[in-house]
Parts: sequence; C-alpha cells; structure tokens
Amino acid sequence: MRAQPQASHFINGAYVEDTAGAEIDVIFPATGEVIAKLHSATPAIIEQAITSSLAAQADWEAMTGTERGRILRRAADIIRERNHDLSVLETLDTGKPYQETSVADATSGADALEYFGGLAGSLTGEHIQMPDGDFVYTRREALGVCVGIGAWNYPTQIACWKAAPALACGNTSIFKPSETTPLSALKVAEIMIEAGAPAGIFNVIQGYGDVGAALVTDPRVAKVSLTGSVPTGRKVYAAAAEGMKHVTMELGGKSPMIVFDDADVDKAVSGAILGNFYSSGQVCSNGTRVFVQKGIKEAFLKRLSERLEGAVIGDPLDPETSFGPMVSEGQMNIVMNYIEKGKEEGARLAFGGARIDGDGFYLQPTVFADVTDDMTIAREEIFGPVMSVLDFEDEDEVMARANDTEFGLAAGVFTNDLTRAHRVVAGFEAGTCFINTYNDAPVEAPFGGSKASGVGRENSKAAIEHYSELKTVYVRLSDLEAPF
Ligand SMILES: NC(=O)c1ccc[n+]([C@@H]2O[C@H](COP(=O)([O-])OP(=O)(O)OC[C@H]3O[C@@H](n4cnc5c(N)ncnc54)[C@H](O)[C@@H]3O)[C@@H](O)[C@H]2O)c1
Ligand SMILES: O=CCc1c[nH]cn1
Repeated sequence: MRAQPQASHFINGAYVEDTAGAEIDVIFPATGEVIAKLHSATPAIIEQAITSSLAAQADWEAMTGTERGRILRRAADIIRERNHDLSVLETLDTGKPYQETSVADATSGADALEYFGGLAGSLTGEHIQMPDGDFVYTRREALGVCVGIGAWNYPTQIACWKAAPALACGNTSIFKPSETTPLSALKVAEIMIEAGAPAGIFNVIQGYGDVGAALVTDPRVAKVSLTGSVPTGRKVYAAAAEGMKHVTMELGGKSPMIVFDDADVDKAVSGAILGNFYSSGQVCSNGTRVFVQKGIKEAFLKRLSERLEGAVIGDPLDPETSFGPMVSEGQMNIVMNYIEKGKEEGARLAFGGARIDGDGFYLQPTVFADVTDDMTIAREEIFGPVMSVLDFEDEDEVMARANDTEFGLAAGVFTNDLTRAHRVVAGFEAGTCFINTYNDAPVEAPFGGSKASGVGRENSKAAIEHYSELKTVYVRLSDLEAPF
C-alpha cells in the first residue's frame, strides 16, 4: 500500500521538496508497512515557509472577513465532498478505524473551517462612549504569522482547528504536523488552494521537534499553538515566552470520570468506552481515572466486560472494525510498559492486558480494577487503551481525589441527580466537563485545559481572542488641556 504525496512540504501554493532533510518514514500501524517516505524541513525550507507566510499576510488581512470566510467555507465543502478519500488517508496515517475517521476527523476539520468561515465577516472591535463627546474604539487586528504544531492522534482535525480561526482573523498559518502522521495536513493545504486561498496563507512543513523549535523561536512568528504532551508544552511555552509570543497550549491529561451509584449503568459504560477506547485510547481528554461508587461497581465492571467483548478488532480500513492499532510501535511499547506497571503495583486486571500477535501495533482494550490513587497508572497519562477503575464512597471524598492531579484537561460525571451533577462539574478543576456523556467536542464549544493541561481555548468564539488582538484608539472631541 502506498500513500506517497507529491513532495514533503506545501509552501506558497505548491509542493516543495528538499531531500537534504532527515528522512521520515510513514508507517501504516495495522501492518508496520512503510507507506510513504518524506523529509524533514531543512533551514532553507523553514525560511521559505516563513517568508511566504509573511509576504501573504497583509493582503489576506486586507480582504474583508466575508471574503476570507467564503474561501474557508469552500474548503470545508471540498473536504466534505472528499470525506471518503481523506478518511482512508487518515486511517493509513494513524491506524484509527475508518468507522471513526469517516465521522470524526475530516468532518471535524470541515466543521472548523465552516464555523470560523461563517464568523469571519462578523469580527469587529467596539465603540465606547466617553464624557464630552470623546469616544474610544477598538480595532480587532490579526497577529501576523501563526505557527501550529500538531500531535499524531487527530492530524486533520488539529491542522484545521488551528488554521481556521487563525485565517478567519486575517493571520497566515504555518502548520507542522507530527512526524508520525504527516500526510493529511498536505491535503488540507491543497484543498485551501483549490478553494481559492491566496498562495502562502496556509503552509505545511514536515519535521521533528527541531523544526517545531525553529519555528517557535523565529522572531517573525507572532503566535504558537501546540497540541502535544505536557513536557513539550513546557519547552514550547518557555521558548515562546522568550519572544513574548501569543500561545495556545493543548496538552495532555489524566482526566477523572465519576460514576455515582444512581447512574444508568449502560450509559455510564458507554461514556467509559467512549472516554477510554475511542481511537484506541489516544485522545487527550480521555477520562482514564474512572471513579465508580461502591454500590454500582460490580454491575459496572460486569457490563463493561460484556460490552468490550463486542469490540471488533482488525483491519482499520474495514468499516466493520471498531478498534484499531496504536499509532506506532513506540507508543504500543509505552502502553505495554504501563500495563506491566499496573500489574506489578497490584491493580487487578479485569479485561485485556496483552498485545495482539501480528505485524501491526495492536493492544487489547484493557481495564484495571481496584486501582488506588498512588499507582502509576492512576497518576500518569498513558495515551492508550488502558482504563483504571477506582472505588469511592462519597462525593466529598471523590471530588478531592479527582482534582488531586497536576492535569486539568477534562472531567465527567454520570448521575441521575442533576443538582449533584452541576455541583460536581462546578467543583472540577478542568477546562472541559461532561454530564452524562463523554468526549463530545463540537466546534461551537470552547475546548481546552486548565492547570498543566493547557493555556487558552480552541474552537468557538473564544478562539478569536487567541488569534487577534485589540488596538485601542481614544478619540478626543472635547478640549485638550495640559498642566503646563
Ligand atoms: N489538549 C489537546 O487538545 C490534545 C490533543 C491531542 C493530543 N494531545 C496530547 O499530545 C500528546 C501526544 O502527542 P505527541 O506524542 O505527538 O506529543 P509530543 O509532545 O511528543 O509532540 C507534539 C508535537 O510537538 C513537536 N515537538 C516536539 N518537541 C518540540 C520542541 N522542542 N519544540 C517545538 N515542537 C516540538 C513534535 O514534533 C510534534 O509535532 C499527549 O500528551 C496528548 O494528551 C493534546
Ligand atoms: O485529542 C484531543 C482532542 C479531541 C477530543 N475529542 C476530539 N478531539
């Protein structure tokens, strides 16, 4: 199987190659087969991307928001028309089942382009009346060149969640995908041009962390948005602070999901499955610490095991498959080490726990029960299909334990007591919360984390604040006096 793009990078409206860059092998995680070979950006490629983005920015910002928005919405339409092909490519790149990529990846990217395209024409400053006829107005201005750096779990979605608000606000955007999943962002760049975007407003360059670091430290870059792990976030945030750049940090988590004993067991199990095993557990906001009240624990575990037996594990390109491989051999090994750690530290293996034989990077969906707060699997982000089930007695106790983490990305509660549900979410130290559901992430709603899980918000009108800045203009109509 081959998925070789024309070249590694897409700059100024065209594919560009520089074979002097380090090799990047793209591997189909279901088979271990190399499906494309790309090159990391050299300094010359990075320079080309930044120069092109800078050159395109002023004219792009000078267009009306309605004109910019029309192009973004056209790109969204093309993405929807090509959803099948783009989803197949996303599956080849990530290993995620087509059953998922065909509804949650390219479509989510299209949603972002459509939403921010729709918003672009209504972005304004404001008028503030002052005494004696004076007034203030604010201009909402673009930041300039915005860099997006992506993780490997949602390559198309991440590219679009970063580019769409940046472009709507009149910025230009350079996106560096994860070196593990470099393919689909190139397609987004192609589609932008097809939709009528001026060359250079959305450039894609490939590379490892050093390419990301070179973009972040370049003084011509005004903003950096990273989706990645907390350790990378710390480095990128620090480097961006040196240049006093705007940042958005979408980082990792170890989110709690609380199931009270009045909850509907099947709904809670559905939430736990969506929040632990979708994308083979490679979702940042996953609720991997599942606190289950003692009265419902056995029923919950029994029903969970029954439902997990129904997972269809296999070729992710087969529409019947509902559970695919890990993205890479490296990630599979990281997760296997956590599974071993869970066993060593005394957690009870209630489901799965093994690698599935073959060339692909498959693990079984895994559930540990009787997990305690101090265990490694309950403290560290695993980023794989490993659910930890912890028992609890009452609300005060579980809230303290749920919040006892450096992370604050997401949190969820399952209960039929709505007063309690709202009280619990108010008490969560997390940016994105769920009541009787898990992991819904519509473009209309802000998405992001607190504490070590991030800074800023993606999606919704809130993202506009992170991709534009206000200039304040005081206009005096009254007499102007001075002390001397
Ligand atoms: N909060 C969110 O929205 C969200 C979404 C998806 C994934 N994530 C997180 O991403 C992580 C998994 O993805 P990953 O393994 O690709 O993360 P990672 O931190 O290893 O890499 C993320 C990106 O940063 C780049 N990078 C690495 N070092 C860099 C540096 N010094 N300067 C600039 N760029 C650098 C990488 O090349 C990659 O493109 C998990 O922690 C997950 O929770 C968060
Ligand atoms: O991986 C994190 C981003 C996300 C959450 N749900 C869908 N995408």
